Amino acid sequence: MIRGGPQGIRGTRGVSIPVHHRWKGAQCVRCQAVRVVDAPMANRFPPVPHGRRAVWCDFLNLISMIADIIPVTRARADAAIVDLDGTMVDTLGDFAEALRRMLGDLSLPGIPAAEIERMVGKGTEHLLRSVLDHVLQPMEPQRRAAAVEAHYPQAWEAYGRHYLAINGSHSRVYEGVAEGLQALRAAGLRLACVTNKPGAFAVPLLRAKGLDGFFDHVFGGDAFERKKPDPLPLLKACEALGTAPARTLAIGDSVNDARAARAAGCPVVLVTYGYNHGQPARQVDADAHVDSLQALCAG
Ligand SMILES: O=C(O)COP(=O)(O)O
Ligand SMILES: [Mg+2]
Repeated sequence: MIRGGPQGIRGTRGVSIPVHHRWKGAQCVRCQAVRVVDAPMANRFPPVPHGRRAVWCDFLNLISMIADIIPVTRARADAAIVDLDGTMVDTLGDFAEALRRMLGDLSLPGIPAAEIERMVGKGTEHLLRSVLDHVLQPMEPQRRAAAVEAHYPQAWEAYGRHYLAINGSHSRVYEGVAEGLQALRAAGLRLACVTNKPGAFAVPLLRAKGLDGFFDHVFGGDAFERKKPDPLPLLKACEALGTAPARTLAIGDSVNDARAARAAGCPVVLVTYGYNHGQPARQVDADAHVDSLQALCAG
């Protein structure tokens, strides 16, 4: 179990995820957890003889006051939406190899993996434009922007071909992922994978890594009109899962996941080990940060 707060989102069995509630009256605007402050505590107890009643009331008032300070109600999560690159699979090696081959085809210079890492997370179009912009650096900005667009169609075609050829062979599943997903499923949560990676890359990758069986739905970055950080993919995933966003936990590695989750109204947990455009994930606003998906398991 993750520690970090007295309150949390609790699955039907054994999964407890800390959430820092934002109370509006007695209800959390993020996850709809309810504070017990207004609970008619006295009604829960059998009638007591007159005379002893005052003692009971004092006692119950005290409990009620404590409950006000420490919200004790745990909301329930019905489902989780899990990001792919940087959250479940370390795919930096695949990106680097496909880009190395693509840049070779275009007779352009290479790019270090550390630079690529900063560019991952906003989908293939963004990645390719960022890489082309980087390798064409010697050009002055206006000519460079035009050169990026001129190279883009050939880059897209070559990259897609190479990525599919090497998909999964330079990547690995992060430690604790299978255990974390297993625990979420065992707790009765439905799971969807929502990634900015194209569906044609995401589906075979999940299969190759033995993760496909955990998911009821997989949505690639080309599944909807807009990608994360837009909330649309998360809202569509909630629709497919049949769950309310406030009861659907988003799990990701970057600011794109966190912003999409906030805008969709999903509670969000970020892993600390993925790709976040060169910035520590702990600096990103989220309900919790974990070092492993296994930390989502009850202890
Ligand atoms: O930009 C990508 O291709 C990676 O996307 P993801 O982190 O949403 O899986
Ligand atoms: Mg990611």
